[in-house]
Amino acid sequence: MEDHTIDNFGEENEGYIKIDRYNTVKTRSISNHYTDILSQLGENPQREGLIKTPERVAKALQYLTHGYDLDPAKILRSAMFKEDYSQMVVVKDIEVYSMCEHHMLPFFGKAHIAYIPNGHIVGLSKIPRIVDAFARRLQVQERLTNEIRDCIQETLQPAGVAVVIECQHMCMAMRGIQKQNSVTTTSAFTGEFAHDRTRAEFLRLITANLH
Ligand SMILES: Nc1nc2c(ncn2[C@@H]2O[C@H](COP(=O)(O)OP(=O)(O)OP(=O)(O)O)[C@@H](O)[C@H]2O)c(=O)[nH]1
Ligand SMILES: [Zn+2]
Repeated sequence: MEDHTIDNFGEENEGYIKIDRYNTVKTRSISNHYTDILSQLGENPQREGLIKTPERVAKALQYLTHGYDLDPAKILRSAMFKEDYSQMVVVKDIEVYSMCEHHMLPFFGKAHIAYIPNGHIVGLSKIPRIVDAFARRLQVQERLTNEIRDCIQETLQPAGVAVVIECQHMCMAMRGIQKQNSVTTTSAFTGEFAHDRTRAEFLRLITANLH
C-alpha cells in the first residue's frame, strides 16, 4: 500500500495516536480548497507569501483536529494503577485549545479536573492527555466538559468526577458580539461531587492559590 504519510506531528507513544502523521492525500485535497478560498477572498494565492499557505493551513487543521484519531478511554486505561487512596485528586489549570464547531474559530482557556479514586488511580499526565484528545476536535464547550467527565467516570469508575472549564471564545471576541473579556464557565459532576461539601472543597481547591 502506498504510504500517504509525512511529517510527524504527534508523539509515537504506545499507539495513542493512530494517525500520527499528516496524511498527504488529505493535505493535498484541503490545500486545493484553500487555494480556491484565497482567490475567493480576493487574494493572489500565487504571491510569494501565500504560495505555501494552503498547505500550511491544511496541516494546521489536521493538527487542530487530531483528537478524532485518539481513543481517550484507551489513553486512561494505559496507566491505571490499583491504589488504596480515596482522597480527592485535583489537576488544575490544564490548558485547553479547541475550535468551536459553529465558526471553526478557537476557544481556549483552562480545565480543572478532579476525581475521587475507588480502588484505582490514573497516571497524572493522562488527564491532560484526554483533555487534548477531546479538545482537538470541533467542539462546543459544554460537550467537551461532559465528554471528559463521562470518559473518566466510565473508564476509571471513581467515586466521583468533577470537571470545570473556563474559556474565551474567539467567535465572540474577533467577530459577532465582539466581547473581548467574557469568559464562559462550564461544569460537570458525578457521584460524590453531587454533595455540596465535596463540590465546595473542589471549588475551593481550584480557586485557591496554593503555589
Ligand atoms: N453553547 C455554546 N455556544 C457556542 C459555543 N461556541 C460558539 N457558540 C455560539 O454558537 C452560536 C451560533 O449561533 P448563530 O446565530 O447560528 O451564529 P452567528 O450568526 O454567527 O451568531 P453570532 O456569534 O451571535 O453572530 C453563537 O451564539 C456562538 O456564540 C460553545 O462552545 N457553546
Ligand atoms: Zn463560534
